Formats: sequence, C-alpha cells, structure tokens
Amino acid sequence: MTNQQDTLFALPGEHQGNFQFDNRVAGVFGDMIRRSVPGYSQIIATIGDFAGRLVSPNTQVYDLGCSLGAATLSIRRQVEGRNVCIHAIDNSEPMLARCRENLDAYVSDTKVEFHLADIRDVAIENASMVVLNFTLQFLPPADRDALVARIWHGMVPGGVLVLSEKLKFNNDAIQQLLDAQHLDFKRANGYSELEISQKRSAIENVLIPDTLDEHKARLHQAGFTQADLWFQCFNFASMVAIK
Ligand SMILES: C[S@@+](CC[C@H](N)C(=O)[O-])C[C@H]1O[C@@H](n2cnc3c(N)ncnc32)[C@H](O)[C@@H]1O
Ligand SMILES: O=C(O)C(=O)C[C@]1(C(=O)O)C=C[C@@H](O)C=C1
Repeated sequence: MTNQQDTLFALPGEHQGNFQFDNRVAGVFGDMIRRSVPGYSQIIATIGDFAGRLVSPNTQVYDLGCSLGAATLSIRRQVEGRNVCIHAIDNSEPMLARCRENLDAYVSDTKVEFHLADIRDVAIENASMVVLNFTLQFLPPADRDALVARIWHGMVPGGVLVLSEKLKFNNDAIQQLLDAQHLDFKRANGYSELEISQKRSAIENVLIPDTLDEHKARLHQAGFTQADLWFQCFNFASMVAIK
C-alpha cells in the first residue's frame, strides 16, 4: 500500500486552510492515519475478523469513506467464496484511485466495485456489513442521523455496522486528559509540535466529533438495538452494531 512519510504540516505555514482529502493527503494517508489514530491497525484487523464472522453469502458489503482501501482489503481476505460484492466508496478522486491500485495488487475471487461518490447519495441494499471507519465525523452533523438510519434500512438481519470515530467528552477534565494522551501518542510517532498544531488548526472545522452517548443514541434511534463499544484508546473509539 502507498506509504510515503507524512511531512505535510512540517514547515511553518504549510497546508493552511481547512484539511482536505486531496492528492497530497492521499499520497501520505497510510502513514498519517497510523501515526495519528491509536489502535488503527488493530481496528483494521478486527474489521476483517467481524467480516469473517458476520458477512453472509450472496450479500453486499459497504466501506463508506474507504480512503486507500485498508478496511476493504481486510474484509476481502475473510470473505472469499461467499459470492459477496464489496462497495468501496469515497468522494476523493485521489483516494479512490489509490484504493483501486491497492486492491488490484492482490488476486481475489471477491468482487469489489469502486464508487467515486458522496456516501449520502449511495443506495445501501442487501448489506450484511457496513463500515464507517473514521468517516461519519467528517459529515455535517445534521446529515449523520439520516445516513445511519438509511444504513439500518439497507441491512439484512444479523448484519453488522462498524462505526469508528474520534470522540468528544462532556467532562472537561476527561477531555483534556485523553486529548493530552493523544498528543503524546503523536509525539511518540515523530510528529513535531509545529506539525501537531498546524494539523489541529486544519482539521478543527472539518472533523466534528460527537460524544459516545450521542453515537449510541443515534444507533438506537436508527433501529440498532444491539450496539456497543468494542475498542477505545484515549479519544478514539470503535463501536459495533448488529441488526
Ligand atoms: C479518515 S478517512 C477514512 C479512513 C478509512 N476508512 C480507513 O479505514 O483507512 C475519511 C474518508 O472519508 C472520505 N469522505 C469524507 N466525506 C465523505 C463523503 N461525504 N462521501 C464520501 N466520502 C467521504 C474522505 O475522502 C476520506 O477518504
Ligand atoms: O485528530 C487527529 O489529529 C487526527 O489526525 C485524526 C484523523 C482522523 O481521525 O481521521 C484526522 C485526519 C486524518 O484523516 C487522520 C486522522
């Protein structure tokens, strides 16, 4: 998988303005997300494990906001021979082009369809797995309930939704503690103070986190009565919901 080192925010004044999933970000995204999101590799591996257990034959899988295709690749390895179609969807052209290259690099009998599209416009049908791995947080908050409800409607009974997100906390002391631990994680992964602060400014109006309670309420409201947290490290979490 494309894995150039992320130095996008290393020089003063670099990459000013709002963060975008453009060609520069797509070129370093594998490195960026691993060094920025604690537990990312574990989450990708576990998405594959959920797929192995819960994806049923002759159904569809949706990777919404697929970026470079890490989740799609992890799922595809676990569902060979089930006559499943995986839909890898992203509205960033440079991300989707690299996603296609990464998936095409390995042989598989499982069909993958690539869609350059907004996840709010894509029909979800006969789905036994839907993945929102750090994508919902980039949608305008007003659009989130409708998407999760549409996902529930498009899923088969027993299907699984994996929802991973950066979290916000209502308690200030907890917010500050977990935020500080996340920043130390980035420092330990080689990001400088300048890189950390410039990236923070770039994403603050773009990545709008919800609290865990808000996520759980949204999942329940959409119809997912079986939903819980399966992973959390500092202010990053992943939830699993079964229809
Ligand atoms: C943090 S990345 C997701 C990481 C990826 N799921 C993974 O597991 O490696 C968010 C992705 O969502 C895409 N995205 C954001 N809003 C979108 C939308 N409305 N429709 C489609 N894709 C979107 C971005 O282009 C970006 O590639
Ligand atoms: O909070 C941060 O600093 C992050 O970098 C998080 C995050 C994410 O959660 O998606 C934000 C943007 C990039 O896509 C990679 C990681």
